[in-house]
Amino acid sequence: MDVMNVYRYFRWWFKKTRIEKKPAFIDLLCAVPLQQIYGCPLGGIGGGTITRGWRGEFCRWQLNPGVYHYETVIANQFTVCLRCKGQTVYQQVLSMERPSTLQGWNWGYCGHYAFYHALYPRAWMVYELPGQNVVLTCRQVSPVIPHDYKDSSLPVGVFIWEVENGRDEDVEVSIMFSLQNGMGTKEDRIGGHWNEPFTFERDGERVAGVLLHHCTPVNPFTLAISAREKAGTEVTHLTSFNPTGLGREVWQDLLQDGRLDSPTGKSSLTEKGEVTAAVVCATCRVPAREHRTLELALAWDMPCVHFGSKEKLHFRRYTRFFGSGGDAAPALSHHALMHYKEWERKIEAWQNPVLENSQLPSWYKSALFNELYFMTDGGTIWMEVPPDCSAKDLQGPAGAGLSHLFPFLREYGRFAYLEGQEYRMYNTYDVHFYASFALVMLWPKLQISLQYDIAVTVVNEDVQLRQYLMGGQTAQVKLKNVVPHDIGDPGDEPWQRVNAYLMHDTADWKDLNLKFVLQVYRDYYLTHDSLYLRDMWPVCQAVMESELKFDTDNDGLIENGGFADQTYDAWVVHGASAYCGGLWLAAVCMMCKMAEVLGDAEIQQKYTDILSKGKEAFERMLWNGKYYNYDSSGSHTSSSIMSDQCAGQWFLGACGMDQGEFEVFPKSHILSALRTIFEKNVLGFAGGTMGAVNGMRPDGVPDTSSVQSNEVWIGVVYALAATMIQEGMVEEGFRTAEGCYRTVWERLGMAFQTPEAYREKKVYRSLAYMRPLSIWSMQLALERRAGWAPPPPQPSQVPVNP
Ligand SMILES: C[C@H](CCC(=O)O)[C@H]1CC[C@H]2[C@@H]3[C@H](O)C[C@@H]4C[C@H](O[C@@H]5O[C@H](CO)[C@@H](O)[C@H](O)[C@H]5O)CC[C@]4(C)[C@H]3CC[C@]12C
Repeated sequence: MDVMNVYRYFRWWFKKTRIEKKPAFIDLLCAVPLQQIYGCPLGGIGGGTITRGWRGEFCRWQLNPGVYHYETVIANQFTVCLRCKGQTVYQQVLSMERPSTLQGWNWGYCGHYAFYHALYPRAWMVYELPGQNVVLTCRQVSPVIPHDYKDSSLPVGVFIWEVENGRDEDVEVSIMFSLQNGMGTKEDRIGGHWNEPFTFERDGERVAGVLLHHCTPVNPFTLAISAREKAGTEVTHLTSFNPTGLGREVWQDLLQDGRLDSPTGKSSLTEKGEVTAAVVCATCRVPAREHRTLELALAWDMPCVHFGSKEKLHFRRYTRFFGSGGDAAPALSHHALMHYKEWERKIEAWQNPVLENSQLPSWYKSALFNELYFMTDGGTIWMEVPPDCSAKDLQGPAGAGLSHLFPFLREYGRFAYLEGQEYRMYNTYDVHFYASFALVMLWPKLQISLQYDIAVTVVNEDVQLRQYLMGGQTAQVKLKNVVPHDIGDPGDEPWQRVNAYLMHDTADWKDLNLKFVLQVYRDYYLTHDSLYLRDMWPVCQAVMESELKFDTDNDGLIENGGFADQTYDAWVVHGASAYCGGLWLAAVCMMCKMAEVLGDAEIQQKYTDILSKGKEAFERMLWNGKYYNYDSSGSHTSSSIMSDQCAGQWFLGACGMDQGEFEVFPKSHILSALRTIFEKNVLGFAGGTMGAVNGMRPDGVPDTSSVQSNEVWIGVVYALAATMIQEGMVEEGFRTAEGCYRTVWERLGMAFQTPEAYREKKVYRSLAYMRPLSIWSMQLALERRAGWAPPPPQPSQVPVNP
């Protein structure tokens, strides 16, 4: 370990956090403590998220874009009241907690009588009310619907309470939903917050509830709790109560008649130091041996947001449908309560083919859908292009010349998600490469929008100089014609200032440019969007030109630079390498294919020549008869077996470009490499129960030459499993991926916070990380095997070069 690197990081950290008093994009001194409590988050894409725990608590908040608060707000509860023959017989907070506040409430529900299931974007909580012969099931639904670009953006969640009355007498059931005004941060006490009751009626359907206006100087918002009024369901409320007191007034009010007082009028503004909360209650009669449903919702409206720099005001995607005036919470609540059935129908139509496939193991079904939580809970933002923004503004000072950028972004908005909740950089591109399968398969327009944003940054530059923390050299923030590492830090001004990552100068990274080219063709292959392909073509050529500089010996194969110059940013590579060399050849092959599709004969010839030279060099320098060596440096770890050595083949296979004229790597070599990885990195590591270690020595000992060679990266393992499935090693693929799922979701208790990495013992790194979304590439591989994947585009679909 180079002490200067460590020193530079700490010096930078001190200046940033202690002098400038800003958050560090990666805070190595304040890692988020592991809490094994999380369940399915609430909310659609890009409007903020509120995560509930599997015990029902409201415990992870991301309303300010990209900024997380890990705070269980104790006042946020569901409470049940049962009444028979005009008497309250049971009233209980549905929580196992016994907090020091709200002690006038009946806490301490026995967990033995509660069950939790999650299949993102839905979750079920079952409460068998002890001694009552009544079962409550709360189904939580968020609008996360593939190929939907409207409702999927809404900041809402719905709670559908199914009440089963097993008694021989009627029972009156009330579900009370209490919520604090705020996120449980110190801002809840700044004063000036207030609540008011509301009703909202449209098309003869009415919802009623309370609005909680949270009036912070930056990014103010309104929360809304509500329930649907319908025949036989009464909705009552309390506008405000003190969640830090005993809470007796709320408890007694409900206890009396199973309803709340429903005062009219607004609450007063909170004083400094004071916190306020509100309650809504839905009540219905459930006849003996029958069941009824109560429908409640939570919405939050933070339409316009500033990032940390406060330079620009951004409008969330949903403002396009619900306005940006800050008064949308009633309409959002109504929309959610009126549309959740339709959302569920769509969610079922999407999920059922997987769930009903008896050949797929249960763990895979859970992994596939539940890992998708990161699509919303990855600090995700989905913004409108501002109305006053011109086509020219969007292309950046250099003028990207992307003809469809403006109409596309206008139509679909701009999307970004963090590398991880602890690694606060948007759209970290070397990692998104893996996760992008989820985006392109489920919301392809968002993947294309993201790619347009990257393309703009490629042609633009940031000439400011800065010192990089690893290595210490000073260089420009962003060079022209290279893909950036990320599109910025939520603590600064994303899109405007890219490359928040200042560990290495990523202009010298070998994988970023290639990952752009690979995604462009993969996206075109899956979406058939020829306008996109045409727009991206010059950008692909530009980044490949930059990349060609890394072929220093002109053998058709790029060389790594002797530092950690790719996604494994602490694992040094010298000379030709299996990972970057493989990505390079795959990208060159895709350049040939794109040139063919676009009728660009000259470029096609250029890359065909490079490919034939490069293939030969790759085999000669790296193939050792069983697998591709880590690199060609001849160092003592050159012969390490890298689990990700077939990453190029992974992408080629996903695009149907792995055979015939497109065979880049000999089939027999790929199969042999995958078998070796399975034998050594999977079965030879932790008894085959933890996925694949990144680097294994041929003698069966993990490569400890770097911190990252000795780690398992969950997202890489899912990608490896997909590659195995593509190559017909289906059982091995599932066995490989299963190790990661069981380790993370079952053994380590890291549900809904899958980390980037873990080691065999004790160590994990970067909770709630982007890369594991790559599990969707397993699904693509399976769909292709089953013949469900979309057919490849026909060349005639693309207009030939004029
Ligand atoms: C300062 C230490 C010693 C350096 C030396 O030996 O000279 C560094 C050794 C290990 C580093 C940390 C480790 O690499 C993990 C983190 C990586 C992170 O960067 C992101 O991580 C992804 C890989 O997991 C990568 O694909 C993505 O592009 C990156 O944004 C940066 C922080 C690390 C904690 C890193 C910090 C420096 C070391 C401690």
